[in-house]
Amino acid sequence: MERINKRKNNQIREVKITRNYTRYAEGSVLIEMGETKVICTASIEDRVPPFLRNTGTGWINAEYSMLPRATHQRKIRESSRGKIDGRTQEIQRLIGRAIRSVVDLGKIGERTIWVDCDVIQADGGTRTASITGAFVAVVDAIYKLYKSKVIKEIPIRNFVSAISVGIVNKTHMLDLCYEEDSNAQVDMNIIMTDAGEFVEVQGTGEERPFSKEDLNLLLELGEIGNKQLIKEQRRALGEIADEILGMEYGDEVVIATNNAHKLEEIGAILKDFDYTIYSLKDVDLGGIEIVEDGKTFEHNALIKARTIAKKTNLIAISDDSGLEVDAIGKKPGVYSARFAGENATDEENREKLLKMMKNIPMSQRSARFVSAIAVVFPDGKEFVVRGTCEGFIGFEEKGKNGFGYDSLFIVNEYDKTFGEIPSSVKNSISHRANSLKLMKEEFKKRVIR
Ligand SMILES: O=c1nc[nH]c2c1ncn2[C@H]1C[C@H](O)[C@@H](COP(=O)(O)OP(=O)(O)OP(=O)(O)O)O1
Ligand SMILES: [Mg+2]
Repeated sequence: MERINKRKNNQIREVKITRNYTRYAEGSVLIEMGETKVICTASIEDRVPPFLRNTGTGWINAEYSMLPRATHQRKIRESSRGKIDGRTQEIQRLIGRAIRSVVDLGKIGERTIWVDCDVIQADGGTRTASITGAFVAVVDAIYKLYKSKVIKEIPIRNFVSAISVGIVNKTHMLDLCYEEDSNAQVDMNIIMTDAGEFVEVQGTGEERPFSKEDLNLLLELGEIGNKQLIKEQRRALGEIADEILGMEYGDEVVIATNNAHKLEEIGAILKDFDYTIYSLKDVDLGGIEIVEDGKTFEHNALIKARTIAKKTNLIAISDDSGLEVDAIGKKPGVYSARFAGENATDEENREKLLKMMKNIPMSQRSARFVSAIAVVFPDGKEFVVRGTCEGFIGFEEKGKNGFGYDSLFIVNEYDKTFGEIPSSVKNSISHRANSLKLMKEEFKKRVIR
């Protein structure tokens, strides 16, 4: 059976989050989920309930209410009736718990944040919309405290949002509108964080019991919905969201090297890396020159990646590498590319090295390749790792594979030069293979996806 407005079963309604909707509250948000519209405000009060006095800890309290004509038929105001009903009571406690679950109350001082959720139009999912909107209002209110230096850090651990799911006519569906909700056999509200964890699940088999399979399907729908809602919250909060959760970096990286051989090797080694990889040819650099004047491989790698990240606004990955030959004081080291002079060719560099090593016996020809890989993110965060590969310098060039000093470098494991072994083997044992492996491990820890 078709859903109202031809919505897919795993599709949420159009979401609109408008910040600064009213003027006086520290946080004020209008959230629209389809035809459901809720105004959520967050107000800061400089005192706490008695049970928290002199503890240094703050509190968050929520109230929820519906305007008389938010519904099809006019509903009498609770204030006119003189008391709030059980449903309202339950909903405002739910909202309070949800918001408190992601805020470090110990870090807001002895303050109460009053969350007010007022439904101006109800078409199902008003409590979940209230939570999603209230969170954004609370972020705004807390951020104001932070910006005015009243608190030292932003005490928000995670984002939180909520969505309804249910079974209607035997169909599992996401984000029920009023009509669907009133025909639902099973009805559930799912509150989750940006980390994909659950804060609360309220599920009721109103017309029939439900199975574990049903539950799993509904949880999956809830996850889909909440992921999207948190995206919308992020979008609404812009840079404030980045400051709280860290920046989202997208799925594109640029390899910051002018060396086609390196690019090829890096591409091959990173073929299991789950990002779109660009080279410097794919991005517009407008003729910049990078001066590699660092004293270490790490420093030079950072210089290259920083420049390219800044220029492209993409994640930049660079390699600075070279050869350390023990008999000549770890030369050429960071000067490997310009060993025989500023614009030296690979051939000239090899020639110079062979000459210098002419009278050095086999036992003293140990050497290693070093590769430092730097990763710089568009927001300036960065890290650098190092990989090495041990071997020794031959008395003559051997093999045509590879580039640079490959035909002179006899790798211990194979007793052959990198010029003699296939690139697939080099790419599994080389300094670059080792550094990029470390890079991938470190990279995973840094990005939110
Ligand atoms: O696997 C390798 N096999 C042979 N030689 C190698 C290797 N890895 C680095 N090398 C040599 C080539 C160059 O003489 C120097 C790198 O200098 P380095 O500045 O990092 O690279 P580069 O100027 O060629 O390109 P870019 O700076 O744009 O990445 O070490
Ligand atoms: Mg270079």
